Amino acid sequence: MTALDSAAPTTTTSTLDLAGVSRWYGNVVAVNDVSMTLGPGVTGLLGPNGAGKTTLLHMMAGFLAPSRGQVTLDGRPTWRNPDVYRWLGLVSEREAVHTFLTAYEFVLATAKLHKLPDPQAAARRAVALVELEGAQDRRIGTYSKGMRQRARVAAALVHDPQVLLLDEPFNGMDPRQRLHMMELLHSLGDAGRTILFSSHILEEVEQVSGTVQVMVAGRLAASGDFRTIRRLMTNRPHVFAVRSTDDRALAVALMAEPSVTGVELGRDGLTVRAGDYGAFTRMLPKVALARGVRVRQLVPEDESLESVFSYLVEA
Ligand SMILES: Nc1ncnc2c1ncn2[C@@H]1O[C@H](COP(=O)(O)OP(=O)(O)OP(=O)(O)O)[C@@H](O)[C@H]1O
Repeated sequence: MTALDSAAPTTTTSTLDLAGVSRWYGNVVAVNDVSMTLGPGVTGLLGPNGAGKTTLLHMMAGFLAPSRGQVTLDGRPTWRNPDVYRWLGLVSEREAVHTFLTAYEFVLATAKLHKLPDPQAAARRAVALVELEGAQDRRIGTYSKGMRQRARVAAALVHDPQVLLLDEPFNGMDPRQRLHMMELLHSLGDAGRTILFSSHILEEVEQVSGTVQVMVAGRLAASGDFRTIRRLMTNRPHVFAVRSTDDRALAVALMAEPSVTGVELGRDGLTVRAGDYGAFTRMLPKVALARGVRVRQLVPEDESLESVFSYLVEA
């Protein structure tokens, strides 16, 4: 039996289960009645800043008590259960690393904390997994942000956990580092591990995982296949601010268009609601031209991530 085998759980794959989990800080409800089940493979936890992603990850990892509900890993509660740390790794968003240590020393220290039977071998293996061997004997203080992040991932993986949770792992990474981290998460997921990473960037989640859990204002707003969620997001109504040489005439013309669901005439121009983004932007110049009106400005008003997310909550 190798050092890593002895740290491995009895099951080959792990399931993390949340049942009606809430967490509040005083009057602030950070997580509100969230239920989900996470199995092997990579899942993205998507949501705008302040949605409650970090709070949720910390409860999953057993670092924070739910105010209500329960988080279980293969049927065992994660809160107040030190055994869980053998099967789970967390890479948190803001975490100081000892910059005077080398990556190898840092990962080795974690291996020793886990009381692994052969900490040196486990540390070497984890460092290799994140491809930091070439720099493993350099102080972390000399690393780029992406390399530091990889050193932290190596430390979280040193005991070969079945579950890996990562809070905004792509923050501050350049495109090459991003790609490398994505490949690493993919390969861990393909190997049957349960991987959950949080992000507030839609495209990031799209590139890494097919399964997504969307959080908005503490609640689970949508969950499932990425394509379904993408469709929900693109089919939502769009709001445009339009200015033209004759807003009143344009308003009348637009009202007759089937893709337009509403037009408001204001002092600063028109506010137009349309169901299909592409169809509306293609149709507008044609309709204007037919009336001899020139469009001076066309600005989508609701393209912020927050508005996309709030649409999902209302859906
Ligand atoms: N220790 C705390 N005390 C009081 N309020 C907190 C605490 N931690 C988080 N909150 C609040 O709970 C809500 C959710 O925060 P959380 O950090 O979990 O969200 P997030 O989705 O991870 O956002 P971010 O990516 O910005 O960290 C926020 O309103 C936040 O201000």
